[in-house]
Amino acid sequence: MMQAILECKNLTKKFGRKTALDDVSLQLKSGKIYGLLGENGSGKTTWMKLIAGLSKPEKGEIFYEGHPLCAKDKESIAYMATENFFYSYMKIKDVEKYYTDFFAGFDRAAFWNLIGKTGLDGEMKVRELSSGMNAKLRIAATLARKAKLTLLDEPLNGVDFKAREQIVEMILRQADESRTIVMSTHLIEEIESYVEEAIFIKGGKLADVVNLERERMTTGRSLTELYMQLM
Ligand SMILES: Nc1ncnc2c1ncn2[C@@H]1O[C@H](COP(=O)(O)OP(=O)(O)OP(=O)(O)O)[C@@H](O)[C@H]1O
Repeated sequence: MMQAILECKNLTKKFGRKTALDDVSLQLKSGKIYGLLGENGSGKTTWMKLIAGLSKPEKGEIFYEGHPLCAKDKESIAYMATENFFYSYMKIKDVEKYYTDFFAGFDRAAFWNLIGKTGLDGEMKVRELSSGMNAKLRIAATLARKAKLTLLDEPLNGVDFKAREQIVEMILRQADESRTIVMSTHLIEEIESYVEEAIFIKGGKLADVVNLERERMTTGRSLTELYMQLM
């Protein structure tokens, strides 16, 4: 049996009277690519932020590599937020320096290699980037952390078709048996060919976790069909 890199048990997160995440329990296996799927407001970002240690649950537990999630684990868990998180006055080369200083194990060569593939260059300023260009920068910076667990919140959002292909290529090139990737997206059809497991969240509750290869072999259902049934 493959080792779980992460397990969450009965995770519940509330914002005032709103229960954003309701008793969610699941395991992530090492080396897999997961799609985190659900309608707007279903709790995907809330779940990612809990796993990244950026917010605390009202109830439940998170285990990372078998121990309760602690501050040190942030070194090997990379979270990419859906919106720009760089200072607008920074140049791309400043982003690299900031990440190098901030994250032990940040792979500068990998960063510049990824940036090179996107058509961006070190002298460009964050404020001058389009939203798609900013997405590429966020992906390059996040993937170059070489984290064991990478959480990408809507990495394909607002990005044109060719750039989405580039981003997916970057993600797949980084994926291996020692790295687990979770990405949320609404582009269900597009991720079908490379996502291995799909986590479905509906109204803050876990609806299902499905191994897509097994699903295709046993029921013949595509990811889109599954989504339509479960959501
Ligand atoms: N800081 C907050 N304060 C109050 N409510 C919040 C906050 N963050 C999220 N929520 C609520 O929690 C629920 C889950 O939100 P979340 O952002 O996790 O959804 P999501 O699945 O990521 O949505 P989307 O696909 O639109 O990005 C929503 O009802 C949202 O309104």
